[in-house]
Amino acid sequence: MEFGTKLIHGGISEDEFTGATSIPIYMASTFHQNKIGEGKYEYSRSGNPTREAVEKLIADLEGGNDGFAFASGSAAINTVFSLFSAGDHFIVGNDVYGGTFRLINSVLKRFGMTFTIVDTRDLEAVKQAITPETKAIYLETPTNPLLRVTDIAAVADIAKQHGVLSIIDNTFASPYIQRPIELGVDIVLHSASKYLGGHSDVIAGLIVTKDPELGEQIGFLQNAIGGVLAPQESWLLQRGIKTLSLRMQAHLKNAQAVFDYLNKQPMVSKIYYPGDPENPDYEVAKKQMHGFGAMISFELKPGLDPKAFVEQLRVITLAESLGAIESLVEVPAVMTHGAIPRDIRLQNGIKDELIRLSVGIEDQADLLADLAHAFQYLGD
Ligand SMILES: Cc1ncc(COP(=O)(O)O)c(C=O)c1O
Ligand SMILES: N[C@@H](CCSC[C@H](N)C(=O)O)C(=O)O
Repeated sequence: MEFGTKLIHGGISEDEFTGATSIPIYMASTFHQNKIGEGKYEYSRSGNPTREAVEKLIADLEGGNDGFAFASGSAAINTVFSLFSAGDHFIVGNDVYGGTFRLINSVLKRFGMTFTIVDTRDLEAVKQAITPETKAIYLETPTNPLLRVTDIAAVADIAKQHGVLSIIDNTFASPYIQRPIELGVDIVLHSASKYLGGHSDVIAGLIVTKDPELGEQIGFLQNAIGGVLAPQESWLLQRGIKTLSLRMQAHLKNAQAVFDYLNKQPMVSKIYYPGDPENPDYEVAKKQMHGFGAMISFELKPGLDPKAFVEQLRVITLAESLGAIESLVEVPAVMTHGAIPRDIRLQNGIKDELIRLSVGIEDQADLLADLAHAFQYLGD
């Protein structure tokens, strides 16, 4: 089955009891057992048919065996780290979502885990950071918010050679653009609140594994910790996923047009976009991504106020989040990455003047006119 067909017919796409082509929202906390232990479901934290449908679908889309749905991307990340114990060491990419940094720094460190932060594009640095205690390499690609791209196959290879797990947050790409499991990665996760849901109406997280034993461990943790996705949200997520292909095609087209526009705009001093041929990560992006994504970050020339700029936009919505049908803009330093102490944020390249734009699927002309209007305001 091709990817676009899988979106619609993959996983469980039809209700086995009624034939309904939209999986019903099974609002049940528990299930009648004719005989003790008999029957497919027992209790909705342990398994729910609506959730199972979207779990099987994401496993299919990412080319894995097992999928797991959580109440948020953050709950999914926390569940992945719950595989490990005090004393374990991790290599983490130096440009990850601010909330992931917060989880690591303010929660997981308290449980005795240790972390080395590395620019994972530098494969030598990744190798050098491995210690006998290292259990996993964790990264985003493209990253939030600087859109850096790491060679996924190369990192998966290093992880295998050293007997550690590779874990990739695939939120910024979505499986339409890249499928890390096919490149040798052990665990893929998503904030499905973004491209997968796609409509800014659901908070959800997903994990996919290929190795059945690893899948069993995540399944155990999902039930034991209990941060599961509710039936209503599971349905919304599956409904959103069905149009991923169409949405991504529109996102990609608009993003290229916005990049071309920003590239010629004299008030912009720097653009971060994997599809920019001048970007140092361009070749790696071309190799492993089907399309360059629809996230663009940029800096304004010194003296121009990023807050004034984003507050002038009328079509593009000033809001945290990304990957939605509507274009979203934000200033990471004071919004999505505000949880990172300023010195560390600056050290990792996230300047106060950085603006992050999630290009939506509105008509291109309206997006470009909106940007032009905000630049004109700055120029006046
Ligand atoms: C790359 C990335 N991973 C994970 C998360 C966490 O996801 P959620 O908001 O669904 O908890 C976010 C944003 O919130 C994100 O941008
Ligand atoms: N205020 C929230 C931040 C949400 S950020 C959402 C998303 N990951 C993004 O990058 O836009 C918090 O403190 O968690």
